[in-house]
Amino acid sequence: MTSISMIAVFLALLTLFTTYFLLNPLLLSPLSRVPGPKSFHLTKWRLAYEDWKGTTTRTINQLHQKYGTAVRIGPEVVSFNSLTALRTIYGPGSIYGRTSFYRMFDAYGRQNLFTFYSATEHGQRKKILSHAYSKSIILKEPISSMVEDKARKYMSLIESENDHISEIFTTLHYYSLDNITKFIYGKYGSTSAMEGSESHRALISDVLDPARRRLSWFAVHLPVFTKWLYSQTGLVETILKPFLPMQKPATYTGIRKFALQSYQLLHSDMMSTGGKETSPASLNRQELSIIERLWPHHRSQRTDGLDDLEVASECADHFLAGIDTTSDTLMFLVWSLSQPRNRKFQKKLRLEVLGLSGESLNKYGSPKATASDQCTYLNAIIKETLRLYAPLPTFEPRSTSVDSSIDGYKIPAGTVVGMSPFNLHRNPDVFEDPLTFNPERWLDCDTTEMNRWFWAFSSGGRMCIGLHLAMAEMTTLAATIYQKYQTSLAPGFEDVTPGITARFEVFQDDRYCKMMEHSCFIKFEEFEK
Ligand code: HEM
Repeated sequence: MTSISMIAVFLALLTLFTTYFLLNPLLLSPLSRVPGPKSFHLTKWRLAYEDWKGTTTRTINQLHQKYGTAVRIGPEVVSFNSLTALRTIYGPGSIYGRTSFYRMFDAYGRQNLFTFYSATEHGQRKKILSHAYSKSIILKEPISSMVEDKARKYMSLIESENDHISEIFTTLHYYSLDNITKFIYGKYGSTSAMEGSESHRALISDVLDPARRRLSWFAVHLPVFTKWLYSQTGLVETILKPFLPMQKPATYTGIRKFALQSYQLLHSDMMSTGGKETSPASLNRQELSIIERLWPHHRSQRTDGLDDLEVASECADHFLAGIDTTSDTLMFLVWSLSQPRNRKFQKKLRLEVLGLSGESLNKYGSPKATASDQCTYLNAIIKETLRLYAPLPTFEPRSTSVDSSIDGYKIPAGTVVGMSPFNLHRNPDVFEDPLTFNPERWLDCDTTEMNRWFWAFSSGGRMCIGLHLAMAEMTTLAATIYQKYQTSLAPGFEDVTPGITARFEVFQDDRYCKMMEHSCFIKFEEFEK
């Protein structure tokens, strides 16, 4: 090749490189109109770096403060923070589906409600499940009694603790674990962690390892490599062992194994009874767990039905979704009320619970789930806890296969768009003094605007299906606790905020300097009778 043709090739390559990596993201892409720091516009690894440091959500929050309601946080990623964008992206009839990010929640190689992109597949699956999660079912027998029974067991657990000091991050995980397994699996997989089962208690160690965040980072940013890393066996596995982001068994392995065993128990039971056990004639439908309700949709019962692993995957995902979310929220609720400056809220809650009439109490004298649901002050406390400490506070990514427009910006097909409860819930124009825990803001005469911005359970067709179950677990336990106990921060924990894991990040109360991940020590003192 002559030197002239070499220069020509070099110039052509340089032009291509400049156009693709610089001109396109910075000037040519329709997204170049969306404000944001240039380093984020240029490469997806800039945002990946924030993920690696565990600072993404706070960084995006700062970018919104600087650039406004739309910020470009990647060459093909835009974060929004407005009600109009909320309606467009997540509202009824939205054309945006969940991105491939959610595929890491597939279980046993099968998709489920949480991981479907297409609205049709998602809608079909949701139709099967919605009724079982409706408020009218959750607040009726047998679910209402199940939740009350678990709240009573939680009280026994507290009573058995030395000096009534409990590390509530863990004990509340036992509470949510025992509730969700009974609800999803019934007789095929109910746990008894609160009663001391060591093997059931061990299930939560799956989610405690901080290395779980590193593994999420690898799974999202290097999915093929991560799959390869974890599929190796023999000598290669031994060589790779020290380099794994999280040592085996990796996150959710124990939970998914338990979930699969529960499915296998159901399957062999159904096969031995010819699949008839769930027919309405032989059983009261109200008594059925989610897995039993799914059985009539199994392939053995109808030709277009779900296969074994699809049923197992659906249940395993709900199982996972029902553990951290409820327990993390309850932990922040008790921790917030236990702070000296918030004692006044605790006192008012106690007055509300003590004011419940005799019919509102169950045979053990504790608040019924239906009565707890009606406690206005308690509901305000839960809402404020979810506002400040949403257990899923991060960006919820969506995309569509056609060109679209959001808040006046042209959004090319395939662009990832999204919003986060963390940002929505900290808007100072909507929430006065946003970082302060003040449940009474929800009791003001006009809460319409705040309610529009409240987004802990997401919205539209993909809104949390477990909302009513979570609310029943939270209202019943909080009412039961504060009917009997006053809570305070345990000695040594006065200046510490607990921290929870969500994806790659740890979330805590940012006003504190000291944080303990997955730990929260609370003293429970019985009120004088
Ligand atoms: C305080 C408790 C809870 C909160 C704050 C919460 C929040 C959320 C949020 C924000 C989403 C949407 C996430 C996204 O699109 O990225 C979601 C979806 C979901 N949640 Fe919850 N959740 C809670 C409890 C539960 C419980 C107890 C279950 C039990 C089964 C559950 C099951 C699900 C499922 C299956 C979905 C997917 C729904 C769909 O795509 O239609 N959640 N949840």
